[in-house]
Amino acid sequence: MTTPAPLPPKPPARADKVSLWRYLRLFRQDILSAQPQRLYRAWMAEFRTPFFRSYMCNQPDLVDLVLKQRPDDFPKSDRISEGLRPLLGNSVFLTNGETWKRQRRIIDPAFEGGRLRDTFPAMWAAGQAAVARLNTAADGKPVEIEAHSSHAAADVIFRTLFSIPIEHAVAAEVFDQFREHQRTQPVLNLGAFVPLPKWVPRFHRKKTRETAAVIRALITQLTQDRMVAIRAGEAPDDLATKIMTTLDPETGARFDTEEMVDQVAIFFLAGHETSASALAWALYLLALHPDWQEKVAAEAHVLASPVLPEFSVVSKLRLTRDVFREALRLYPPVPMMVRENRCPETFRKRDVPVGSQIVLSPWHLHRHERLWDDPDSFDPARFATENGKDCLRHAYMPFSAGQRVCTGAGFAMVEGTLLLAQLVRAYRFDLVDERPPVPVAHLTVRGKDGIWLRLTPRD
Ligand code: HEM
Repeated sequence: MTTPAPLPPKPPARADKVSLWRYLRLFRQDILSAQPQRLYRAWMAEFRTPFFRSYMCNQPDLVDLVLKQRPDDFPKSDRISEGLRPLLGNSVFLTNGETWKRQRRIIDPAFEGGRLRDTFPAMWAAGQAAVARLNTAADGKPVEIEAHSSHAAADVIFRTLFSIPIEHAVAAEVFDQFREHQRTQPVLNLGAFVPLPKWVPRFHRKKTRETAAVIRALITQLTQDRMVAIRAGEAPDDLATKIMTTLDPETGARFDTEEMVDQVAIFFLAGHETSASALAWALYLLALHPDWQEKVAAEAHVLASPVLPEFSVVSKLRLTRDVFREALRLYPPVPMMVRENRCPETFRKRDVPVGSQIVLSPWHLHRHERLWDDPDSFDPARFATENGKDCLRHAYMPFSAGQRVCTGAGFAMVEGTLLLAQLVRAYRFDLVDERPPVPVAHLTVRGKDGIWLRLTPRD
């Protein structure tokens, strides 16, 4: 008899009924384990408090309504900016309405399919650098892999955006300061999920504002230098140059330095934490399923050429892509998103008053027991089944959906697939049995005490 494959770790659920204060306390620790088990089966859940009402929507057509059919009626809540504004200013992640639309018109062309091909050499170089960095750690002793995936993802962002590696003095300083910033801000989106009245003390800290100022000063330096290079006709053809030279097709205006700094900050924050989390979980899942790891290693032989491969090589990494997709399903880096309704709504025969919190949860949707076959198990082959294909269309949104879909979705899929293949081609990844990861969500879904693996060279 064969033993069933182990299920990947899932956070414990809280008791069904708890007081508001207990909920807030649990929420501060981790938004995943603060939720009850029933949300994995519910189509909608209402949460009433004296201060606000929130509605988690898991029913695919409700999610569709909010994100795709009438997104302008469900803007991002201003409360999201509670903790983010000092760092992100007026970035595309926080804005709404006409400002947001103008920003997307300038940013989106830089991430279109054709441009992805241009960023490929920089991604490849970042992957090779990650393989080289891990060499000293590949001695069979436990390694905390999130720290490495974070380093690699930050390297990808700096190389593709500004054509500089993470070793560059300013890039390295931004990376360090970001880590410090996140340490001072334990629950980034608390304000967005739990809109407390004004008299409740906020969790803002002086240190958060200070690190945000340092990061913005560093990014301003990079942006100003680039502006000078663009004027001199000496700028490299990377994402920063593309974005800074794109005119809004409707107004003819460009980003000024300050608005560009806001966008660079969000590219770094949204593009590095998320990709790092997904890559670390994908490596963990492959350690848990050595059969899949061997398949990925075999597929990665297409990367064997000593010279830089063509961009088209990514399309040959289909199985690796499905592994990465499955990692994004089980551990969506952005586990929940919040919107606010502008108009009175009726959801599932219940009145939803104006200004309620509409919570969309990739975490619950991706593990929904009434939608997915065997939702908690790791099975990249599911995407070839009828259920998998159907759920990909209606119950899978690691990058959100609709007009506010992640700008970097295509970029992140290429990056994740490529780096996963490069790493697994070079090393074997094994579990550290004594240190199984416990998923928790702060800014992104991470291992509570990191994600520990043992690495050994394959050759
Ligand atoms: C695996 C990697 C990634 C995941 C899972 C991810 C996920 C998401 C999600 C769920 C959102 C929507 C958030 C919301 O509406 O509240 C988002 C927005 C965004 N992401 Fe990503 N992201 C990833 C990588 C990237 C990368 C690499 C970049 C850029 C280089 C990026 C840039 C952005 C930006 C600018 C937004 C704001 C879009 C808007 O509001 O119009 N992301 N991302």
